[in-house]
Amino acid sequence: MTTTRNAEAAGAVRPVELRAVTRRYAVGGQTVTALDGVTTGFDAGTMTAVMGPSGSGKSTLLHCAAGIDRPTAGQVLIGGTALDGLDEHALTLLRRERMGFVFQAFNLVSALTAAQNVELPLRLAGRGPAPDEVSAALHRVGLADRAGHRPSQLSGGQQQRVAIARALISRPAVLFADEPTGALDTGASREVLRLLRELVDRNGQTVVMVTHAPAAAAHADRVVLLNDGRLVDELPGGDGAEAIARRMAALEAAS
Ligand SMILES: Nc1ncnc2c1ncn2[C@@H]1O[C@H](COP(=O)(O)OP(=O)(O)OP(=O)(O)O)[C@@H](O)[C@H]1O
Repeated sequence: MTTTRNAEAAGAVRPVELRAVTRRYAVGGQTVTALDGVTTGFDAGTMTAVMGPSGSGKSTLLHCAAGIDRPTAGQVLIGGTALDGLDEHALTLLRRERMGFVFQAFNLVSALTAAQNVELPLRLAGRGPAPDEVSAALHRVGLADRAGHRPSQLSGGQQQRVAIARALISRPAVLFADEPTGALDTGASREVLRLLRELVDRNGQTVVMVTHAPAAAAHADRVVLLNDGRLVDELPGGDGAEAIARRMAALEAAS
């Protein structure tokens, strides 16, 4: 695993690679093609936003890239390891060790404190946290003083930051975020996006984020656009929210 991480750090192996990934679902005798031959990759130490109209395949792409869902055809590689060669147990281990997840609804355990939520992945992996590991993780997301608070005692933005600390505790190669600001107001969204950006810029974290919001996508290095399960366009996040919104509007008008 260390060799893989070193290779990734040197840029030799992309943390995530999709090769002609297709995902079809059979529903009531009909087939829905959610992803249609998507080939792309996400470079180490970059933030990518995945956008597209509703039903264009964004969540399916994220789930296939993260090994939560299996492609019907094509291949996903995480740090050079092809997921289709792994059985469920190996896939679970790889997900646990190499990937972090953040969801729109935070998904914190309500009966546990912030600190207990953050250390949960380590406990599930059968090890306790090293001294200061949890407090360092909470410090990194600006919540060192909220370790003993339960989710109900935290704002939405704070809960999402706890979720980010929890996702990072196992030092994942990739952080996947599915609408991480979808349930937050503008101010809290901005804080969470600034934090994600900081993790990329300071720690070299790789982030892949699905979002509907051009203002969120503008924090990314790269915005990839999906339509009908296909990768149809991409632009730099640096082009700004307005340019991204215009491109999205054109896509929606055409579809
Ligand atoms: N488990 C499933 N079973 C059947 N069809 C599915 C399943 N998951 C997704 N789909 C279909 O695949 C297509 C893509 O869905 P997906 O959720 O990936 O889109 P999305 O771009 O994330 O949409 P939204 O922005 O509305 O969340 C849709 O037509 C959807 O109905």
